[in-house]
Amino acid sequence: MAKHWADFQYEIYLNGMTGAVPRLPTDLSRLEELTERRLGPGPVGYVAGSAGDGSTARANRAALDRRRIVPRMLRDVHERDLSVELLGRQLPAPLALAPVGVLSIMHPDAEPAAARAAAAQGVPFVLSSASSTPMEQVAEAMGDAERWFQLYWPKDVEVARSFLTRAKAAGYTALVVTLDTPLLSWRPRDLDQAYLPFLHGVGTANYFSDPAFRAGLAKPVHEDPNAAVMHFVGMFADPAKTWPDLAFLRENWDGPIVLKGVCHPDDARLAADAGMDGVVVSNHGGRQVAGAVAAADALPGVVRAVGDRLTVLFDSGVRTGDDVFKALALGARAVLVGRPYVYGLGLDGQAGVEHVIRCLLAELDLTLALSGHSGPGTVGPDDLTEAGA
Ligand SMILES: Cc1cc2nc3c(=O)[nH]c(=O)nc-3n(C[C@H](O)[C@H](O)[C@H](O)COP(=O)(O)O)c2cc1C
Ligand SMILES: O=C(O)C(=O)c1ccccc1
Repeated sequence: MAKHWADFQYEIYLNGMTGAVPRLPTDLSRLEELTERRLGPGPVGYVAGSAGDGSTARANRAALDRRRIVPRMLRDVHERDLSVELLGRQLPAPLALAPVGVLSIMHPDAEPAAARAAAAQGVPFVLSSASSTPMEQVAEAMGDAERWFQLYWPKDVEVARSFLTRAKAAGYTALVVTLDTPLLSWRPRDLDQAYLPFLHGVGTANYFSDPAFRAGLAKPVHEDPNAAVMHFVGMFADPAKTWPDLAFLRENWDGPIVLKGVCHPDDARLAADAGMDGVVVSNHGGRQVAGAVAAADALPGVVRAVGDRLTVLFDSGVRTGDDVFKALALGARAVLVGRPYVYGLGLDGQAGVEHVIRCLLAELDLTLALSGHSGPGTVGPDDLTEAGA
């Protein structure tokens, strides 16, 4: 029996009978402001901030807002099923939690709390290479849930090999390789506040616990933490990499590989030619290239180029259930959500992340039903129009 995500809406209605309001708002766009009040401008500036003047983050929102759903009527939507098949697995809904580094700046329970919340809802949690908790410990928190590992492809090949070996041993099945961060971008909000958490060693847990990483240090981490941080900064990514290098990953990872940060159709074709399994159309939530194409505007071109060869996922700007619907209509098989769950974590730990997932999926379920669909499979370009068109 498929789970009816809208049950959450009814739970909240029932709470209404007792006057018990939900602990967090159900309009997730309010979470950023609440988190800033709770945690102060440093951490929230880091999470909310983006590249340059923020134009790409704004474009991400505008491209989703501009597209409008055209609901269809009288289509028997009383039984609904949000599940999708993705990379050879059945998922209960077309949603995953995006990889986000340094989660301990939001909440001491950090990645294990987010992973438990995702597992409780059956949604994959993509663990960042730059997590504040070692991958083995997060894997334990995930229980039987789907484990995906995001790779920042380290410059040092032995560290790269070691990460892949550790991730496989810890039960991660899919590898999400982020291509859009060979360098960190110009981020005025962080620069002006002098708030760069990894310079204080946050987000280095996978590195500092790694034997190959430690072998490259002159002194143990605890004897010279600054040198360890600088070693991390110098090797966490490699701007010299090119497409033929992907052969290394294909040879050293036997599960699905998804390339994250693909916006150009030709790059999507190169990904398919390199034997990859999927791409995430993403501009890193507007955090890398200012003035870049909105992710939702890049999505249809990538779907046209490789939709029949690769699993096309989407992120950057998703805030509501109707945003998820729009991404599906533009051809994504599933979406990743970033900042909203991070605020949920900051405000209420595991429960806050669960709240965000349940709100998004309840709203998606209702949007599907009210637009004439019983599941994600039938949603397509005909369900959208452009504002003013
Ligand atoms: C604070 C923060 C840290 C992030 N860290 C990573 C990371 O470690 N690895 C990665 O691939 N993407 C990272 N991202 C990008 C997200 O995976 C995702 O692409 C983005 O947040 C999606 O946009 P949204 O926040 O608008 O949903 C980070 C994003 C944020 C906001
Ligand atoms: O801030 C980011 O967007 C990001 O991807 C990152 C990179 C290195 C460490 C932590 C997060």
